[in-house]
Parts: sequence; structure tokens; C-alpha cells
Amino acid sequence: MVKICCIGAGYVGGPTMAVIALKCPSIEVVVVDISTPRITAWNSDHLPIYEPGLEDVVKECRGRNLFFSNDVEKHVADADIVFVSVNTPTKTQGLGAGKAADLTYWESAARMIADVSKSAKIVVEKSTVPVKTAEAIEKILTHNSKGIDFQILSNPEFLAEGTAIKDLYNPDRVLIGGRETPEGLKAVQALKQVYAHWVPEEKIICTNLWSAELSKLAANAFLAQRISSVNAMSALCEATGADVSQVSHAIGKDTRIGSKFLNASVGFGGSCFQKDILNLVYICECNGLPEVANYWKQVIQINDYQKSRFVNRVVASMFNTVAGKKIGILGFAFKKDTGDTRETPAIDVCRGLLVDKAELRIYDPQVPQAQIEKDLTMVKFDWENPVLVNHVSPVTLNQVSIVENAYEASKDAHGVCILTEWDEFKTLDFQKIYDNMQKPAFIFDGRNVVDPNKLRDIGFIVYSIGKPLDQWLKDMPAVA
Ligand SMILES: NC(=O)C1=CN([C@@H]2O[C@H](COP(=O)(O)OP(=O)(O)OC[C@H]3O[C@@H](n4cnc5c(N)ncnc54)[C@H](O)[C@@H]3O)[C@@H](O)[C@H]2O)C=CC1
Ligand SMILES: O=C(O)[C@H]1O[C@H](OP(=O)(O)OP(=O)(O)OC[C@H]2O[C@@H](n3ccc(=O)[nH]c3=O)[C@H](O)[C@@H]2O)[C@H](O)[C@@H](O)[C@@H]1O
Repeated sequence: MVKICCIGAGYVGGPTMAVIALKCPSIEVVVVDISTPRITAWNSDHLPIYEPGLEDVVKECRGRNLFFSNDVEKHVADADIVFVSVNTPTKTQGLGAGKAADLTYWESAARMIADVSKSAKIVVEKSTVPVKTAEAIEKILTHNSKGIDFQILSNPEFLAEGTAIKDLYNPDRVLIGGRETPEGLKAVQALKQVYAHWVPEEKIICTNLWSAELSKLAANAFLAQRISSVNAMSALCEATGADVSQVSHAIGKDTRIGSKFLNASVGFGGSCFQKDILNLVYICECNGLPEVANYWKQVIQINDYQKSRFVNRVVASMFNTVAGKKIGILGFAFKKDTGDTRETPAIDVCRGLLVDKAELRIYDPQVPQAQIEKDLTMVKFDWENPVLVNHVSPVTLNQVSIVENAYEASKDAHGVCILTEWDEFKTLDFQKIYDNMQKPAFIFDGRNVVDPNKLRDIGFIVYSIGKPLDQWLKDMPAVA
């Protein structure tokens, strides 16, 4: 029986390995992690992450050919294939701070693999890493390896949170990069065999190591670039009376452009887009390509601009101050169908409003109170000035309460901000919400989930990203 061990039981390691176990009953899969609470949760009825469909897959395979364990070294030693799916955040200190990927977790995993291995292994980069990381990992493994054969493969993951199980069942492609040596090609074939249990052969792309590593960064950069492009258009739409949804629809019909990923928003979030683009920027700079670096940096700058533009709209339309005003926040996760808040635009928007002394009542169907409070008080590094930190004091947290539903969040509020596109926000009883709010009642829709005209008929003053502005908003121009 082939044995797989995955180091890192997070958003990628957990769902990916669960699906491999489901689709490959003849393979034993053990997911290991240094975090005891994470592993305990994976072995319980309350999985550590919310992902539609995940619970069913885990229930079916756990204890059969899927296991979760803290005994990292034992399972790595036993495995034929070791996936490394640890976190690779942006460095916040030292050389490359604010841009370069922090490979501390990766390196410690690689050293541990080298230490405990007694048999040949295929080591698979599942984490997103800078180009040429495989070369560094090879050096760590072969310097300590007592003659053991290690083959390094790059097999980046393309799943999106909220649709992870669907994406894993039916990926657009699986990418495997390896060394172009007989041993390297054999390792690529071995990993291909795993995916071939359910992924059609023509969707499995095999490349050299560096193409696979770079393709992952490039894919995220292209995706994020589409969002920043449409968000940049949204500002122009508001200035001219065009409607960004109509513009997106019209340009998306061009098959060369395509219709996906053209939804204007308050900004993209998530653990990867910003981190991976910063990583790309750093790699370009290190390779003497400042023009290319600046091109990609602009994608993040527009994203930051979009978030501050939104805050400015809220403050400007409410007579240039939100001090002491109650604002309901609907949605805190970085997108719907996940409880993940990493880099969610809600953090920046809420902080912006708190600085202006607003009182926030926040509701999200999946994000626990403790997480929201942690996010709002954590030390946040500024990627352009990594030495500066932006800290919301506990006093400011006194201006925040976390509530159980959208009606509670909007009760007595002067304004409501929609920051995540949860489906339930589309079908709220907005008449009831309006009746219970202070007047004039404002709605700021950062996800374009509500019909602005219907809300205007109720009596709201509505701001929808990139849509024609109410006269009220035109009379209160925001300085972006
Ligand atoms: N979150 C996502 O949707 C996607 C993430 N990725 C990439 O996958 C990688 C992992 O991301 P996530 O799963 O979101 O991270 P995560 O933070 O949810 O999980 C990483 C896990 O690795 C564990 N870990 C760290 N060092 C370890 C070690 N030495 N030994 C054992 N366990 C260790 C941590 O305790 C943590 O539970 C990142 O490189 C990310 O860029 C790629 C595609 C999608
Ligand atoms: O490397 C990763 O971590 C992953 O990053 C993204 O996945 P994810 O961040 O989970 O979610 P997305 O659906 O890409 O959304 C990212 C952000 O962009 C926003 N978005 C997305 C699409 C759009 O049209 N407009 C828009 O504002 C979302 O609301 C969200 O805040 C990519 O879509 C995945 O392919 C990739 O594997």
C-alpha cells in the first residue's frame, strides 16, 4: 500500500488529503501537524475549518485510510510520498520584510524530513513557494540524508476556499513539476498515478520544477490583477455614471476576456493573493527587474485604494464624521462560504471606521467573536512600511460588539456596510431593517449583493460599488 503523509493540516492539507483518501481507497493518507488543537479538531465532530462538503468526505474516510496525527516524525518516516503544506506567510522582519515569503516553517519541515527518513521518498511542495525553493529544499535534504534518495516535486494547489471540495473533485488542471532526470520523471509518474484515480489524464500537466513553482504565483497574480482592474474601473464608473456590473458583463462576453473574476468589490482578501504577489514582486526585484516588480505591485496598491475609498465614502456621506454613530457590519470573512478572515477587507474597513470613532455592530454567520476581536486588535504590518505597525487599542474594541444576526447588527444603526457576499444577505427583509434604523438610513454595499433601486424605493440612501450614485452621494464627494 502506498503511504502518503502530509505535513500541515490547514486549509489546503486537510481538504486535499481528505479528497485523495476518498478517491484512492488503496492509499493510506496521514495528515500531521505540530498544532495539537488542530489535530484534535480534525479528529472531532467540529472540524477546524468550515468548507462546504468537507465534513461528509472526512466522515467517510477518517479511520479507514485517512488519519490525523501529531506524531509528525513517525508518519513522515513511514511515508513513500511526503506532501509539505505548511504556511508560507510574508516575512515581517529582516531581509525582504514586507515582501519575501517566510520559509521558516518549510525549512524546519525539510530538516525534520531529512533527520527522520530511513527510506527513499518523494517530497512534494504543496505550499506556495518562491521559484527555486525546490533547489534549496534539495540542498537541505541531500546534505543531511545519509545517502537516501529524495525526489522533489512541485505540485501547487489551485483550490479556492468555500469551493475547495468542488475544486478538488474537478480541478481545471493538476500541475506537477519535477527534475528532468530519469529519477525525477519516475517521481512525476508516481504522483501522476495518485491523481489519475479521478482526474482525466489530459488535465494533468507535467513541467519542469521552476515552471510549476512560477505558474502558481503567476496564476494568483493574474486572478488578483483582474479584480484590481475591475475595481479600478468601479471608481471611474462612479465618477461617470457607468455601471460596473454592466461594464463587466459587456467585456466578459468577449471570449478572449471571459466572464469570471470580474466582480467589483470592496477589495480582495484571503491568505494568498497579497502574499503571493508581494513574493512575486520580491523575486522580480532580486532578479533585477524593477519595472516588472512595479507593474505587479500596482495590483496591491489598487486593492488598498479600494478599501480606503470605501471607508471614505461611508464617512463622507454621513456628513464627514461617523464619531459615535452606530454602523452595522454585515459579513467579516474574506468571501462567502468560509470562516477564514485572513487579509479580509473587513479588517481594514472596520479599522478605518473605528479610527473615525464609529460604533460597530458586526455579524458574520461563520466567524466567531474571538476571531473578529483578535483580527481587529492584532498588530498589522504595513507591507510598504513593514517596520511600522498599526495597532487598535483595547479601548477601541469597546466600540465593537459582535451580534447574532443581520437585524441585530442594523438595529438603531445610522448605516449598514455589507462586506461579505453571504447569500443570506440577498434575502433579508430590508423594510424591517429600514424601519429599525436611524434616519437617514444608509446602506453601503461593498459586494453588490443588494438591488440598489429596490432599497431606494424603501427609503435608503444606497452606495453600491461602481454603480451610479444617489444625488446624496454626489453632493458629498468622497476624497479617495
Ligand atoms: N488557503 C488556501 O486556499 C490556499 C493556500 N495555498 C498555500 O498552501 C500553503 C498552506 O496554506 P494553508 O493551508 O492556508 O495554511 P494553514 O495556516 O491553514 O495551515 C498550515 C499548517 O501547517 C502547520 N505547520 C507549520 N509548520 C509545521 C511543521 N514544521 N510541521 C508540522 N506542521 C506544521 C501549521 O500548524 C498549520 O496548521 C501556503 O503556502 C498557501 O500559500 C495554496 C492554495 C490555496
Ligand atoms: O492560492 C490560493 O490561496 C488560492 O487563492 C484564490 O482562492 P481564494 O483566495 O480562496 O478565493 P477567491 O475566490 O480567489 O477570492 C479571493 C478574494 O477575491 C475576491 N473576489 C473574487 C472574485 C471577484 O470577481 N471579485 C472579488 O473581489 C473574493 O471576494 C475574495 O476576497 C484562488 O482563486 C485559488 O485558485 C488559489 O488556489
